[in-house]
Amino acid sequence: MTQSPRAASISLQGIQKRYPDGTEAVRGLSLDVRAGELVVLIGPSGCGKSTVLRMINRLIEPTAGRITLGDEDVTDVDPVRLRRRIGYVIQNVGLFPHQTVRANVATVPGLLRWPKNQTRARVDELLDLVGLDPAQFGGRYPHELSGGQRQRVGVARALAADPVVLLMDEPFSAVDPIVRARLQEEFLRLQAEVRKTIVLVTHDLDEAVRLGDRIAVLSEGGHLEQYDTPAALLGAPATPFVREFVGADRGIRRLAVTPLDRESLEPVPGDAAADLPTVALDGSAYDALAVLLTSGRDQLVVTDAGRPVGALSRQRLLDLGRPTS
Ligand SMILES: Nc1ncnc2c1ncn2[C@@H]1O[C@H](COP(=O)(O)OP(=O)(O)OP(=O)(O)O)[C@@H](O)[C@H]1O
Repeated sequence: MTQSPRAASISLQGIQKRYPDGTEAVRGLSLDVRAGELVVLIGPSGCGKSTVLRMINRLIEPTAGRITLGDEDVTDVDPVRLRRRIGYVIQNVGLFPHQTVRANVATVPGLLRWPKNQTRARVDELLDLVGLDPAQFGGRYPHELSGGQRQRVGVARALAADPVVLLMDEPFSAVDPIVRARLQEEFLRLQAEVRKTIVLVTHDLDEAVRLGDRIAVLSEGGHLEQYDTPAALLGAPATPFVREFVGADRGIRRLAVTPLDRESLEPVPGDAAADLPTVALDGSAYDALAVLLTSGRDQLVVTDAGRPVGALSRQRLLDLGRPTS
């Protein structure tokens, strides 16, 4: 996968935010996000997630600390210009109701005075990319779309001017769980293509685990409890706060992010193999458990391109999900 040169790293260094009424929303957070990485901020309500996100595009000015995008200190950049380089997607999308889908997606290219034909081509490309046929949807108004379609338009609009960073605040929480799961899946495919640096805020641990390259768990005051990959977070919570936050079912969640690598497999049992249920090697330990539960068997065969490459017993699978601390 090639990394887009149009993605910038983000570095937060000791950022603080005290609101005028004295509320200390963020007391000193340092966090680095690599270019092209998708980082999820998660934590209880009021811990400062949205405040952190909005400090990155300077919708909120930090009281102290430094934020850099690539080599550039964001406080040195005019905030309006800065926001044109940073896509921002929020829960209820905020599409302009009296503008068509095309006009909505073209907002930032319009501000940047791109030539009309370049904008038009870019808008159609983006609508395609988010799974909306430009011919069918381009001329519609937001109220003529479903919630999931509006969300896709919001993502297309945020990506329109090829931003170096995408900030997303609860982007999928306004739609029902089924649409949400589909949007998440599509979004991962989209990210594999565009490889933007993304900071996404959510309340939903499953969403964090599914989407995040790394997850930052915050507690009150924007205190960073742990910053790790989903598997490491679920496997070894660093603090009692994180342990409680990820919950007793973290073993099950961990299975979903545990690949079936060849080293963890057992030998294929000679004669019995033909009889056993199978799961593909590119699935997760969670998929394997689902196959075992559905089939009622104690063992399954793992296949690669249809060929058996190993086996997994129920016990072995349970061991894969067992946290290490
Ligand atoms: N404009 C403001 N003035 C004063 N306090 C504020 C302001 N905006 C947010 N806060 C407070 O700052 C803290 C952090 O708020 P923030 O919205 O960043 O949290 P959050 O983690 O995003 O919450 P949620 O998950 O509920 O959206 C909260 O205590 C909130 O009440």
